[in-house]
Amino acid sequence: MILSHAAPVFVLGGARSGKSSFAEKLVEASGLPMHYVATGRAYDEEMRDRIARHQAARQGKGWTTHEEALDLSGLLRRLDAPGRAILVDCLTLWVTNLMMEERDMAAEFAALADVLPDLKAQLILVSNEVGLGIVPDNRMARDFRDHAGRLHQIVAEKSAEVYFVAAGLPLKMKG
Ligand SMILES: Nc1nc2c(ncn2[C@@H]2O[C@H](COP(=O)(O)OP(=O)(O)OP(=O)(O)O)[C@@H](O)[C@H]2O)c(=O)[nH]1
Repeated sequence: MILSHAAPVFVLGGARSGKSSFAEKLVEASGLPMHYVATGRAYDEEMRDRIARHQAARQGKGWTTHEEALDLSGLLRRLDAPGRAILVDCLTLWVTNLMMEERDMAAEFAALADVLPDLKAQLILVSNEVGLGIVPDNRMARDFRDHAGRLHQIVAEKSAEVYFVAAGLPLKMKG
């Protein structure tokens, strides 16, 4: 699949589903200048290792990396330009960061929903589908799952194409 229009592409999948590499390949095949927006924070050794592996995989391919844990909408507005590809990896880590800071989730999601139709850049948003298992037994995990599910519906509605990736295989759900 070659990116052909500016409306967002949304890539959902489980942990280690191959969603990030599918999204990166989409962007790399586009031939556009590539911007990677990382929402992850290196809060422990394991995450530092994961981030280092992702950075090594992007090394030398022409990516520019931006790290933003909270103000995703603001960063997208600042980075936006026609003829540029922006990959956001991933929305669920952004949700985690917002919850940790006790932000108003509905307001943050509304701000993102507002910015998406305005963007001139080709945007690819990656997120983790966390809602398929049994109901988590703690309140915070249930809230997280519900916030992620609500955000995914908002983003899918604003996206031109939506993919679900499982076992490295992308299934087109919209577009
Ligand atoms: N801070 C920061 N985070 C990064 C960078 N590169 C990648 N990440 C984060 O690493 C996260 C992905 O890590 P993984 O857990 O290994 O990937 P995954 O999404 O579970 O695996 P797949 O489904 O196979 O893509 C992304 O959500 C990014 O936010 C970077 O340069 N800086």
